Amino acid sequence: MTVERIALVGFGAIGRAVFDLIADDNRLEIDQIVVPAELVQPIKEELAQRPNAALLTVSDHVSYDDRPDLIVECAGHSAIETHVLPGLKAGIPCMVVSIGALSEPGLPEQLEAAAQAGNTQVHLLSGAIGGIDALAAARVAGLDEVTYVGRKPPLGWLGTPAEEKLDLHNLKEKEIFFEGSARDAARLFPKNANVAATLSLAGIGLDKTKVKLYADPTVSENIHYYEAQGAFGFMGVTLKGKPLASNPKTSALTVYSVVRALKNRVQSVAI
Ligand SMILES: NC(=O)C1=CN([C@@H]2O[C@H](COP(=O)(O)OP(=O)(O)OC[C@H]3O[C@@H](n4cnc5c(N)ncnc54)[C@H](O)[C@@H]3O)[C@@H](O)[C@H]2O)C=CC1
Ligand SMILES: O=C([O-])CC(=O)C(=O)O
Repeated sequence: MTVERIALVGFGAIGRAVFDLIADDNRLEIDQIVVPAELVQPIKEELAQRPNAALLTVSDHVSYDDRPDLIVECAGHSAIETHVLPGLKAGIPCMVVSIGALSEPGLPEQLEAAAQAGNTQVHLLSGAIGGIDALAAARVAGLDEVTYVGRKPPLGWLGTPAEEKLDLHNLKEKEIFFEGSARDAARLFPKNANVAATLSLAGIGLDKTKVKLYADPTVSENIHYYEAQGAFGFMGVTLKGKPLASNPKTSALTVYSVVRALKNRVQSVAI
């Protein structure tokens, strides 16, 4: 049996849900949880209550003495620089969920260079969106156009510049607050830029991917729609993702995409 020893970076909405969902799979062993220094003690205390967490280390850095087989990032931009780049250079494969961070100029190239230096691979997870396999395959033959429309309940946009354009607490109908390139969407809405950045990386890049963002009081899901056209034909994908109760900005599918990727590393059949 293949056992993967995992360092999980980030223990927020996604990290906790992944931890719980793989707890009973003895092929997937989370040995290390990496969190910001100020959270080390509270998370140690929280985990001390759990029966399956006795051998786990909680720290603000990945331990290479107790070398993991895999680093899984579900934390944010800073974690890519602090934990993923060094992990890759040390030859440890990494999975990344904070794809929006890759809209920072130079970061995708740094990840590629670090993976090359360590002779390993960084796996950018599909997260809240689907059809990335088809989009990336379609790119092989050439894509002419990719357009993404993101629609969330108004409160899913709290804490973003949408607040300056719309009265999010009293919205009566669907309102658009952004139209532009995926690059500008990622700059203005960094915490909601994961889907736009994923589509751009799989498709025709941040500058050519067109984005529209809406707040919609009539919906309860995070609704992602995109269409792509090219030599392969046409595709249109709608994904209505239920948000996580612990973070309404995050669709639950993101958690399942991490679990799927982890299980694919240890199952005899990967799908
Ligand atoms: N690819 C996709 O489709 C999606 C990606 N995401 C991204 O996934 C990431 C996690 O999302 P959530 O769990 O919902 O957020 P969250 O805010 O609930 O949890 C993030 C956790 O990471 C921790 N953290 C931050 N910086 C860290 C560092 N340098 N080292 C270790 N831990 C650190 C924070 O303390 C926090 O507990 C975010 O970057 C988010 O933008 C979220 C939704 C969809
Ligand atoms: O639906 C989600 O989980 C996240 C999202 O919109 C994004 O970051 O693009």
